[in-house]
Amino acid sequence: MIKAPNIILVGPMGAGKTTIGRLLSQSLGREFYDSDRIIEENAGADIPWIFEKEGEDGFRKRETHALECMLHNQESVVLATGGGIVMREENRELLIKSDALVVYLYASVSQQLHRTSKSNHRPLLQTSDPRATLTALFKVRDPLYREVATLVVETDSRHPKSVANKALEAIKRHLKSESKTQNANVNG
Ligand SMILES: Nc1ncnc2c1ncn2[C@@H]1O[C@H](COP(=O)(O)OP(=O)(O)OP(=O)(O)O)[C@@H](O)[C@H]1O
Ligand SMILES: O=C(O)C1=C[C@@H](O)[C@@H](O)[C@H](O)C1
Ligand SMILES: [Mg+2]
Repeated sequence: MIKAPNIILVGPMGAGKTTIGRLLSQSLGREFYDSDRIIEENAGADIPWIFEKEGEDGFRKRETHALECMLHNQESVVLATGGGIVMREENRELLIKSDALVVYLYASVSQQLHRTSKSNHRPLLQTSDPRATLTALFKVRDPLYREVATLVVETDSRHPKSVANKALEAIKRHLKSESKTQNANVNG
């Protein structure tokens, strides 16, 4: 039997990857994973601790390992990634070469700022000017999210449930059009 593709969510901090990923997994009846949680479980420590002791580079190595493990998983899952997963070329290649359906959850910098302001668990945002940090990260990362994405879903001014429904519709449409193309190829 052909395995349904993994669904992998990418996008900036505060785009809602964890929130929307969980909702999508419930709708699809699939297991939900979050690379940030996998990294924390494997390390037995939280992300701020990993950044402090191993630096961002140490964290990124752990992130690549978590992504590789998830892509080798036998079951079809929904995976929320960390906002910086696209920073390593190795990760981008893994995402592009996999048969996963990669969804870029787009959020404006203002929304990212608003949604991340209640938590101090993101080491990269512990700066004097988080808006400037998010703006600089977005400039570098937005083209990289687009490079790996199969679909882009806008999340501004939308309730999480509405974003999840919109993503689900886009995923179903994409899978339907892909299966039509495959049938056309098989039938000549
Ligand atoms: N569409 C939305 N509308 C309003 N609030 C949202 C929406 N999506 C997520 N949120 C809220 O924004 C916050 C951040 O969301 P979440 O943790 O899912 O982001 P993330 O993309 O996983 O970030 P990170 O890259 O840091 O893991 C949460 O408090 C969540 O409830
Ligand atoms: O955008 C980023 O680089 C990060 C996002 C979070 O999900 C975590 O992966 C970590 O805080 C780094
Ligand atoms: Mg998250």
